[in-house]
Amino acid sequence: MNTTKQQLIAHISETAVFHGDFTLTSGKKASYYIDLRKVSLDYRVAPLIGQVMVDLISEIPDVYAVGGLTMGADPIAAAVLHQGVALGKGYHAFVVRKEPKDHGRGRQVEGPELEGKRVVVLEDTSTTGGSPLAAIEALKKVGAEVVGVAVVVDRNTGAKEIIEAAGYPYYYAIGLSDLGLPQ
Ligand SMILES: O=P(O)(O)OC[C@H]1O[C@H](OP(=O)(O)OP(=O)(O)O)[C@H](O)[C@@H]1O
Ligand SMILES: O=C(O)c1cc(=O)[nH]c(=O)[nH]1
Repeated sequence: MNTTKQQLIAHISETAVFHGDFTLTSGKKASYYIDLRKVSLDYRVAPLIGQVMVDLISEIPDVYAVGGLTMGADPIAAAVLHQGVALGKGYHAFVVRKEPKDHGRGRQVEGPELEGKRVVVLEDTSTTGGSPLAAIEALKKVGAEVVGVAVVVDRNTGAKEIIEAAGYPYYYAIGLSDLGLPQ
């Protein structure tokens, strides 16, 4: 494992893992919660996230843009946008709203025009995969070609299987064992 990823794992373990009783997006209960926003919005850690995620998706050919369902995915997309440039990759970013905007241009997918473009859906933490699937539905409506889903931390609770069953490659950078959490 490279040093950047080791540093990122250390930051997540130290500041983003909370133990207790939590209700998740899916309504499921959990004994720990990984609050990736604690690190994705930290100026010391965001560049590490960008580097690790650029590394994760760098083998996918001809990716035009990256992004996901607001808001967890937003700082991840921004990190990939900026570190991508630093690493010689030109990824645009987009944001998928949970609902289409009810004024202005009424868009659900904000950013560049994505019709016919190859895009990667990003996620900070994935449990059921429902959030990336919602992003994929919105992206299909604007004619984007989703070529993969890439997640910073996978909770090993079925997201991979659901995304792959829907026909999309699933990539993740960090798993539960990396964080010393029970599988
Ligand atoms: O795999 P899933 O079952 O979809 O769960 C994971 C999602 O939950 C969190 O977002 P949340 O729904 O709390 O919304 P937020 O990003 O607006 O805070 C997280 O950022 C993921 O998007
Ligand atoms: O499933 C979720 O809602 C969820 C789990 C988790 O660990 N972190 C998070 O931000 N969301």
